[in-house]
Amino acid sequence: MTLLCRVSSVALCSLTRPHRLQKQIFLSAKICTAKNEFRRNRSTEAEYKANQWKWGATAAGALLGLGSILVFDTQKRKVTQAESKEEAVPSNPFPQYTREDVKKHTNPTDRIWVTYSGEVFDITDFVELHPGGKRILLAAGGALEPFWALYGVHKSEHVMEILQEYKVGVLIHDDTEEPQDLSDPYSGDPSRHPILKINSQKPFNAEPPPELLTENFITPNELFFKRNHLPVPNINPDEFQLIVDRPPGLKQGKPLKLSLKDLKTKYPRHEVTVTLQCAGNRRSEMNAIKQVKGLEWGTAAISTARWVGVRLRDVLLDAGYTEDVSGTQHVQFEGLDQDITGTKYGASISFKRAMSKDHEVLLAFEMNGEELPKDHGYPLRVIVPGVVGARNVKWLGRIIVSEEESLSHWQQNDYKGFNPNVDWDTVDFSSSPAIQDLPVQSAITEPCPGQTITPDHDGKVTIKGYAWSGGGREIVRVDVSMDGGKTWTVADLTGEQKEGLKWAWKLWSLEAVVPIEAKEITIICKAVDSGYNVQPDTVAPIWNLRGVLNNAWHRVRVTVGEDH
Ligand code: HEM
Repeated sequence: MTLLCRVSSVALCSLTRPHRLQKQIFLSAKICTAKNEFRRNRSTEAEYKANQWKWGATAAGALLGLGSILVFDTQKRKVTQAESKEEAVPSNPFPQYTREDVKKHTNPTDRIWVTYSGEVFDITDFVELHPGGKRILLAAGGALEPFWALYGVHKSEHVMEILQEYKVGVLIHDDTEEPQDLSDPYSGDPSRHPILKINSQKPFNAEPPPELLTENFITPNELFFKRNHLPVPNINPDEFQLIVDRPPGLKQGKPLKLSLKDLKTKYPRHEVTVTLQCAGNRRSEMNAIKQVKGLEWGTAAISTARWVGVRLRDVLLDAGYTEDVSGTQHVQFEGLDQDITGTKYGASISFKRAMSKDHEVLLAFEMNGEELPKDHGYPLRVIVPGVVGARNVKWLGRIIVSEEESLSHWQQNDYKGFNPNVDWDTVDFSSSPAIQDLPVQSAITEPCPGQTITPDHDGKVTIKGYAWSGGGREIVRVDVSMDGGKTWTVADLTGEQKEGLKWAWKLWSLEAVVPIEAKEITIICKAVDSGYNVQPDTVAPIWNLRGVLNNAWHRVRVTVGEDH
């Protein structure tokens, strides 16, 4: 009966959008047919016979639906969506689940569950019917939202109607209300999407599948790489205060204290689209040369978002600092995340950068149109465009202007580059500057290493990737080689048009010719930025003991399908 209802309701909805009618009936019929096919394969002969009447009813329902459209259409009778929704309201409330409960359902044996807008759906029986194919399984055990942000085709009523058929529960309002294990400082960490590849659970560090990065210029929040150094702090937004130290002698040394409301109302709002990259992005390629210390990042410790907040310079001016940037001063950021000894995360940038209008350093409270997610610094973080992720301090609690850089371990000892021959016995951390601007970078996201590629009838395949450079330098070219670096073709770039310095990546793609009769090929990409900086061709000469700053040419070895 549910199928019958769906066919009818899809048909009824089509009344308001006659141009979609054909498509919806086709899809509905396709889904019904495929669903029956699917059931037939799984059921016994007896079940099949017992179910036959249902499929008959479905077919009748489809005809009925079509009939009603024609009748209704000629009579111009208005059927509101509200009416059809009313019929679907369940009499019993649905059971409640946590996100962790949902995560347990990722395969047909345990059933495949997903969430959307606070509701839980068992989509096991829909997987085979999905017009977009097996890709639907990327969402298994997690939220649909980030994928539907990438594939806009789902923003339609008929998709919602299909989804509602599979509803099995609702999400418990806020997972953080669950009791926390006081012996585990990470027990208050938020729930994360199961699609992320976890490089460490505590602290949480994870990256999305690289191929999802190039599906959209903006990375959905759930898929944005997560780089935490400590447990995620639980901050009450009503009690939150940003402490900004004042210049010596001003207001008896009393700091400027700003609530979230102050920050949102006292200063002009500013929006900036920024790509953030972890210094350890592509570290695993350094490990292949010689073991380094650090998390095994692949190529996806990089993502892009639209950040909204206020300019750091406006806050510093309000605290009493002036435009005079001639001294060698630094602006230190202290996070509210801390270890068991009470040591807080910290980092710093130059005062000159902080005060520069062109550099657009932001105190951000929104990410891609939503308030900052917990993993990304809720309620306030720093965004330093063009600069290594580590200086973009999350859960910002305090700002200090000082003669010296932040004394934190992450400024003084971590995130520094060294000569390839420096090892843990000889390293002198004070001999290298802290990384700020990152070098030019690019990577291939499609195809994946080891994949078998199948060229089309022109002998071509689509190659995709990203390219970005630090310091506001724009990517001006990406070269792709299909023969291990002997010949190169320029890829097509897409990005955002913006005046001034460039903070966001360019996505690139190329319909590339696969060398004739090749069985295995190495695809390579390399980018050029507006300073004509290029990437080094191999990893070995830039290897360093912490495995940071790997921007060598990116190579992907693939097998060519037999038909070629
Ligand atoms: C239960 C969840 C889902 C439902 C009910 C659903 C439903 C649909 C429907 C009805 C269409 C056809 C839309 C049209 O042409 O008007 C579609 C297309 C598509 N879906 Fe989904 N979808 C779901 C989840 C996903 C997920 C998680 C992904 C990706 C990770 C995805 C990727 C796609 C793609 C790429 C297409 C376009 C296929 C094409 O045009 O060739 N879908 N989906």
